[in-house]
Amino acid sequence: METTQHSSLVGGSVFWKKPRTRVIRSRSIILKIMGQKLDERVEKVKKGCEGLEEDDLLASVAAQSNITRDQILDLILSMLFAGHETSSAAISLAIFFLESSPKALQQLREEHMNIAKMKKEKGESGLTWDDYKQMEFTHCVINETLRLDNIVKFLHRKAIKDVQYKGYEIPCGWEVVPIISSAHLDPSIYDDPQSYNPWRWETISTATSKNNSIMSFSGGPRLCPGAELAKMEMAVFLHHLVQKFTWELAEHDYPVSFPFLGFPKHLPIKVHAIDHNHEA
Ligand code: HEM
Repeated sequence: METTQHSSLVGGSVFWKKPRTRVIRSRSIILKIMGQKLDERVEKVKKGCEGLEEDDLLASVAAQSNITRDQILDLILSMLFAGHETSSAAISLAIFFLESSPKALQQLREEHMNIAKMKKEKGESGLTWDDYKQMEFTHCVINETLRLDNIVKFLHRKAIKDVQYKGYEIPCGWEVVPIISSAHLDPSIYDDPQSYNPWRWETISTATSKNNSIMSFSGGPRLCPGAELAKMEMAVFLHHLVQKFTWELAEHDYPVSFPFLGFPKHLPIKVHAIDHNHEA
């Protein structure tokens, strides 16, 4: 069993020195399983077996002759963990927080109804980049959702030289683990940080991830490359959800981090279609 040799908590960051062998071992086990699946798929395609499963991400990357097997596996792994769990968890959180704030939901619904109405009047269908940029309150909702909770709880960094920080010495080679919520829930940065208040973002530029007050997507050279995609996925999902449906929690549920985010009951909701024909 691996043991933490030293650790200390300073201003929302943990510093420690710990070998990462278990993580690396787990990664290679996952890559091995995915590699087998990839080989099975390539074999099936060669034999000419066709079916629904052939028309998926694995098939489309496998068909790219300009990337190696290792690159394919790395891409699929990134998409699965970095690009799927993250956005779907963020959407669940948005649903959860909005359900508890009828005022925010109402304002969000009005924003999307207006966009849909304007598009209908112009005879347009499908969302465009301009529509997305108009979703000002939606961006406030997205930021507030990711401020209050997030699937990514902490980041991993390694000191590449001895560093002095607030009277502490972080020796070269030690790992630094900034805990994101310690900044997001800091009352010296956010008024009443525990409350869900999307309107707080109306005064802060929310449209890009370059906003320094939020760390949900990390920052600097390691800023999440999927940040803008994730926000757009959330906005498009919310656009369709709030315009067409109302919902309520089917069972009491809440987000839990242990250490990654999840809902113990998987956030079951009852969804009702809005009857636009009978609206005034
Ligand atoms: C709400 C959704 C998302 C959140 C909160 C999120 C957050 C993050 C965070 C905090 C990091 C760590 C960066 C660091 O180490 O400093 C990261 C990395 C990364 N994210 Fe995201 N992410 C999201 C969605 C996505 C999506 C949709 C994709 C791709 C389709 C993606 C791809 C990646 C990749 C490839 C990395 C690794 C970047 C690197 O190694 O430098 N993420 N993300």
